[in-house]
Amino acid sequence: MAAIPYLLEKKVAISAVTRACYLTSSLFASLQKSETITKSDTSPVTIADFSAQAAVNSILARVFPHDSIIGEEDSKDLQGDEGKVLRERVTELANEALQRPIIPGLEETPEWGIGESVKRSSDELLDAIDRGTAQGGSQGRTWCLDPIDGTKGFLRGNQYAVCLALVVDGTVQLGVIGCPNLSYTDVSSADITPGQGSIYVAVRGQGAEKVRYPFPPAAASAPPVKLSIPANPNPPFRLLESFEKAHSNISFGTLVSRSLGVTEDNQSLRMDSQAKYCAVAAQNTGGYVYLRNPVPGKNYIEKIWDHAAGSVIVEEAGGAISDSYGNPLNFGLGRTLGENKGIVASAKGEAHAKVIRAIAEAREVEEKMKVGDGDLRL
Ligand SMILES: Nc1ncnc2c1ncn2[C@@H]1O[C@H](COP(=O)(O)O)[C@@H](OP(=O)(O)O)[C@H]1O
Ligand SMILES: [Mg+2]
Ligand SMILES: [Mg+2]
Ligand SMILES: [Mg+2]
Repeated sequence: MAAIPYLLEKKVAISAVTRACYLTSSLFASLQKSETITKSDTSPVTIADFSAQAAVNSILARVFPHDSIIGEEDSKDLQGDEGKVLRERVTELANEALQRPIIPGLEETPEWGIGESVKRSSDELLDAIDRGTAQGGSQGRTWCLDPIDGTKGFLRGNQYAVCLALVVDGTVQLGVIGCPNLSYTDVSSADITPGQGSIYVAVRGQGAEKVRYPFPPAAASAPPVKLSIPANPNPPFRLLESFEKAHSNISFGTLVSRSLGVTEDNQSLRMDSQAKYCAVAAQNTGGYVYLRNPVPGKNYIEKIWDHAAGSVIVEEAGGAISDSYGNPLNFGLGRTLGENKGIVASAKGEAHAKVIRAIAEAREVEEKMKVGDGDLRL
């Protein structure tokens, strides 16, 4: 019998993401102010982000030593005397995540560098974090990690996600997203449901599925649920946008919503992180659309770790993803989606085409409505 493609990669990715989810979700309540720092681009990073990247990269480096890794974080802020306090905390937390006993139902093995007897030094863990500095490109195998996507959501106690993908020769082949706060049964709200999260998994050509997080005792006997976005030629559209106003353009989203005929009771769902991709994949209406930064002139260049895992999960659930002009996303350019402008993830076919047309219409309306400094009269 032919081997199932990416089976080992899938198991290892689920294990690594699950361990990072246990780390981040249990740390949240005790996180101190001094354990969050501000990066040079003014965005926050916490000891949870560093520890999760250290733990995930340690596992990947052990099982797939020849693969490269693109990870969001680096160890700069953990080096030297200044970084000593945070470094020691990160060492403790990453070791705890790696040392967690074998999780029933996940087919883990101690050969992956996990289990009670593992103990890594600070130097080893900082090296593991810095394995994430690969430049990527259109050739070879590159893991792509966002140890906490939606760090601002994590700090608010809202949605966040641990996101891991495998990109092979520029194509995303595997994606795993852990959403400790996203309801397993209902993705129509960003409200958190403590203790009832979800993990989403997709392998290209093999479909997308979700499992409960944390794993119930009977996990081994509870099969994953396959995801399939309903085909609906005329769905009740609803946009999913960033919770953070600085990460999206709410007034442009309003124009797109109007063009799609969105009604009062179907207003945008504002949610942090790649949990939005999971909601698109798990929706039951066919009308959920993740819309991100489609506005010309806004110069933010998307990072591949913010979209790689989510893209394959949506596609394998039967959806479509493109930039805001309908062009395919290019994950083979390096650490960014430098050629693409904005992102649309939705049901495929006519629904996706309608959104791309609505964005084009919204651009025309915006041009006509522009006043002074670019504000819109809505
Ligand atoms: N000005 C900006 N515009 C768009 N995205 C931004 C941004 N500043 C930061 N981001 C990205 O938005 C991600 C969060 O997405 P969302 O807004 O959907 O929750 C952040 O991921 P991290 O939290 O991993 O840093 C970061 O990469
Ligand atoms: Mg960040
Ligand atoms: Mg991110
Ligand atoms: Mg992040």
